[in-house]
Amino acid sequence: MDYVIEMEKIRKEFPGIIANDDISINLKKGEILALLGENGAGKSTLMSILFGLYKPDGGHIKVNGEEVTIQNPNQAGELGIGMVHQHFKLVHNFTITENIILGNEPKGLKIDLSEARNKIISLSEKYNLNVDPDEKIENVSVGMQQRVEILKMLYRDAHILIFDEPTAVLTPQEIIELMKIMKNLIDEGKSIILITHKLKEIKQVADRCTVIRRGKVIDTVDVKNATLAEMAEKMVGRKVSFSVEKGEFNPGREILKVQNLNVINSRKILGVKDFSINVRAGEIVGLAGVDGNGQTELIEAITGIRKSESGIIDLNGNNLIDKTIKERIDAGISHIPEDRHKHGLVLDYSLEENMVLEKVDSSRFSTNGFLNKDEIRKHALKVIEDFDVRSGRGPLTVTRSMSGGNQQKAIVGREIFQDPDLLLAVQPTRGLDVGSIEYIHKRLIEQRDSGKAVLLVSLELDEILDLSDRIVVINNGELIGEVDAKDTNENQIGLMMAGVKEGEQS
Ligand SMILES: Nc1ncnc2c1ncn2[C@@H]1O[C@H](COP(=O)(O)OP(=O)(O)OP(=O)(O)O)[C@@H](O)[C@H]1O
Repeated sequence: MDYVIEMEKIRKEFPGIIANDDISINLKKGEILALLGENGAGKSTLMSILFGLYKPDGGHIKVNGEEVTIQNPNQAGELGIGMVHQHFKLVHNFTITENIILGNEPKGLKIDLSEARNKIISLSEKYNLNVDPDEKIENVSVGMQQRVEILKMLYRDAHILIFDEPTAVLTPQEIIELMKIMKNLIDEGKSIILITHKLKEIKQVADRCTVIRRGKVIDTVDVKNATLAEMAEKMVGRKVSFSVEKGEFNPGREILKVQNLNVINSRKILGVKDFSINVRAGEIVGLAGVDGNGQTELIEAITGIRKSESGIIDLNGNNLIDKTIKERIDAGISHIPEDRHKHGLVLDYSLEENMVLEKVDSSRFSTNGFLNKDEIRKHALKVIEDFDVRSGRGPLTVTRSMSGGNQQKAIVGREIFQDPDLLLAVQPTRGLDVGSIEYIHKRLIEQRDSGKAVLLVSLELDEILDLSDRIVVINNGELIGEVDAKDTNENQIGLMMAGVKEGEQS
């Protein structure tokens, strides 16, 4: 068999956890192998070993049949292995060409920029990437930045490409494009390992799928013969429900009332324009929109992370527009942020410190300026248990070392445990496995049923349609329309997201 990669009995331990417990996987030439596993299953660790970022504690790696030791990413590169990480590693004020050649300059020689530029143009054409080599990274979309990362691998002649949850940051349109790009790469003789939680994507592009649970390989299946439900079940070890069950909603009083809000964005123009929205107790309002249409600025304005130019942000009858972030939290706002590293966690703090981040001065967690360590520990353990947050050292784990999905579950748990009146849930299930998504969805519905106001922002249309009672659509910073969730469908919302108002749809 023509294997380009064979990883045999790979073992990697971290304090308190065996991340890879004798894992064996192999990649055939010209195939897409999906790696599926719940949050913290050990997928990123395994790929970090293949890419030379971690040294395994045991096992062997063969590339094209030859046993190798991969000490660092440079060596991985020399063996033809490239990786697109979850968080891109690009310099924002450099051009695309400069970013691609960065770190690949020939030793002692001056780099020929125009030659590099030509090579980038021809690669971009060959793989249909549509990249402008002279544009600066700061001016291009997230989807385009990912293409630059792909080009970086191709420029270095990589033939084994690792994609770590590549679609988590993409819009639905960009996802369709990426799937096409992956097929092109395979047609040109590349081989791909794809880490993803999205079963539909696996079904769409992958040939085989290796399922990992708690550091061990459970099975490898031929994707064309496997159903989504079977793959999900192998992954979490139980049946998973794909549909969200929720009863009738009983909206109560108005909790959040935003009126005529204007907010300037980072490009110094109005990103939110004369925007009004309300959320009542006992309902989930879904805010739908193509990424970058003002939803980030709106949420930042409500939480106080970003200043508002004018308008009213009323919570329980009090205008919060001039209040600090902390005052807004104390007034009853919880926020599951879009960017968990920037606004969600202090990565060098322990999990327990992060679980009381916003409430550390409350009488429960401190007395006369001294921390109530027992209470903090008890609280952290409760969140960990309730939200099944998995990590090596429990409450003492440094959050930087946790898997992305487990970081996310910890934030969602912390915010729900704050018992807010208004829960702002922004991309609450980004990077989560299907089992965790099912759980978080149930908890959000529980919040609504217990009389909380929930504002859900998501790029996943399915999630908006499944969870929301009302759906509000934002386009170019403006309110395009509002519909009852039970009277609408993907098509109608899709058109509104593209800027077509309800009455203009025929
Ligand atoms: N540098 C590290 N130090 C300590 N523990 C680590 C480190 N890297 C990973 N771990 C632990 O190893 C386990 C596997 O993590 P890994 O990131 O490989 O999971 P994953 O399958 O990629 O999860 P996700 O889908 O959530 O990204 C987790 O429990 C994580 O906390």
